[in-house]
Amino acid sequence: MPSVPRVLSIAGTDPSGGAGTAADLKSITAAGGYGMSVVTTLVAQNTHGVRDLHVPPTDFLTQQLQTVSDDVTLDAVKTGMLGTAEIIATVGDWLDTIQPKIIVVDPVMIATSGDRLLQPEAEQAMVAFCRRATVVTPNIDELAVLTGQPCAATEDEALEQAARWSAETGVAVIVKTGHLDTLTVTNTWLSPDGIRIAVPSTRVDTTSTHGTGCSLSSALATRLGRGDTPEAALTWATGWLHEAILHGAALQVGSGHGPVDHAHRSRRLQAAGTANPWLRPDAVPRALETPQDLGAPRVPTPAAAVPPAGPWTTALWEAGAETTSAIDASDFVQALVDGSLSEADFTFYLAQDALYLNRYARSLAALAVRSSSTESQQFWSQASTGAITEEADLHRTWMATRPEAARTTASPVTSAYTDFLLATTLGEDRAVGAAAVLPCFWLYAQVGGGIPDVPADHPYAAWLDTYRDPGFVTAVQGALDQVEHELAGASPAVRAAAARAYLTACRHELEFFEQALRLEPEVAASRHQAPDVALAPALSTDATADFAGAAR
Ligand SMILES: Nc1ncnc2c1ncn2[C@@H]1O[C@H](COP(=O)(O)OP(=O)(O)OP(=O)(O)O)[C@@H](O)[C@H]1O
Ligand SMILES: Cc1ncc(CO)c(N)n1
Repeated sequence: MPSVPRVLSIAGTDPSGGAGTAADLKSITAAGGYGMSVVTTLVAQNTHGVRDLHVPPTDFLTQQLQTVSDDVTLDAVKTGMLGTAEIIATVGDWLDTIQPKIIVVDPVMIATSGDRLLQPEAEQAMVAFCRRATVVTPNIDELAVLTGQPCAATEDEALEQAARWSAETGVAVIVKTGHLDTLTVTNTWLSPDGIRIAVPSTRVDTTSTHGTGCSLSSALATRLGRGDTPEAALTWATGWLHEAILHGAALQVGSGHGPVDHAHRSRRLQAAGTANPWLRPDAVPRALETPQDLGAPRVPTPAAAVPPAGPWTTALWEAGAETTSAIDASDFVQALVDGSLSEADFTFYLAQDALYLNRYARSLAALAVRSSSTESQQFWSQASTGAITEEADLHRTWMATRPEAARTTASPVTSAYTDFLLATTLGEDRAVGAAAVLPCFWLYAQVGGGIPDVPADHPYAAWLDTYRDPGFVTAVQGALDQVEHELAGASPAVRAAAARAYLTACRHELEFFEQALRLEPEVAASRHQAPDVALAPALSTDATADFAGAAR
């Protein structure tokens, strides 16, 4: 287990839980830290704005700070709303005695709602206070106050302001473009020595942005406190916050600028880590006399991009609707289809998919070996060849320029899926094997056809085009014909086993897509380090060998 950094937030409160101390504690927890909280100001606020402020005596603030630091070693301190010049001086003096390794200062001045959280006469005190920081996280307006410049209208202007201030003060700055009207929101770490680390993320069209600044700086402080590099820390914090913003509206908290869902990532990971069986005991009866025996769909059935080939494949499509819809709704798939998926996540996915294709092609070859007609043998052998030639072409092209990412081994999710396919196609009745490989055809045509037109500048156009290609659609129809035929001729018990195999494979597909979003930070962080350092001792060259083998 990684060590848990002890992180103190010094900030104002938000009783509606989206910003201030509440956001800080939730963010520190989400980022893997132990959160502590010293309150500077009590704020009567909700998602609409601030109603009133109450500033407790400064003596009591000093007592809070000293009580914590007398007892606990602090790996990082994050400051938020300080409110008055007196509070700034008090916290400043305390920091000067404690000298924590990491100090992240969010120079809170004005809330998203437009309410003032720092007395105007305290602005210069805040500017001076920032010089103590390891890194400051101003928004565009706060950056202008900090640097004494007019508010930047573009990212370049903001970067220039920050670079000059950083060089002068020796303090790193995060330039956040959340407030600018840009399609991509970029957080850039600027070091005094001129190093820039830009971490882009896609803008979410939402009003749930209350407390985003507090959350980003707290998560950043936590990751730095745990020993992450600036790049790893900012990448983690930006990606985590993006997910929190994306799912904020679903919380239905308040009717103004709602909070982000700080816990979304941990809830998703918890759900992914469950040991619950994928299929309900009653999902498939013991025997299927007719397609109707699979039962009525439990959820609305999405329209199939490639229609079923007959009553059996229709029944399978309906039975798999829950998982097919979950794939459509998956953050990974949506980002892949709309092009906003990060290159690192796509590359991880594609490297795993290359390993997958190798074993999948062997499963298709197994079906060819076991087929009972020439036509069926031809179909499965051609499909097998297609998987390691045309389909894998895409992988070879993409991975050729990313050799360090290609040097990987199969993940647990990839292994579980390919082991299942090989075991089913080699060891079960042929109809069961055919049903098991069907989702790999059918669901890919579904995702590939996810948008009506692929824009020319779509970063993953080549991927989408592979699965929208008429040649691939013909292969999907072929697989559907095979499964329809196999099921029609199978015994009721074998049909039931085939339906279970199909539904299990659908779930493997969902897991396979989503696995990139489950990467442990250590792995995610290593993608940003020099490849020979991160990859040489720990990982084998299995995939490289596969790529070479597939190219022959
Ligand atoms: N609409 C959005 N879509 C995606 N990310 C966003 C969006 N709004 C904010 N963010 C993320 O949140 C971070 C902080 O946002 P912002 O720049 O608005 O900070 P702030 O003004 O200090 O926040 P606040 O005062 O609301 O706490 C951004 O750098 C970005 O990572
Ligand atoms: C207490 C507090 N700190 C920071 C912000 C900025 O969002 C807020 N709204 N409230």
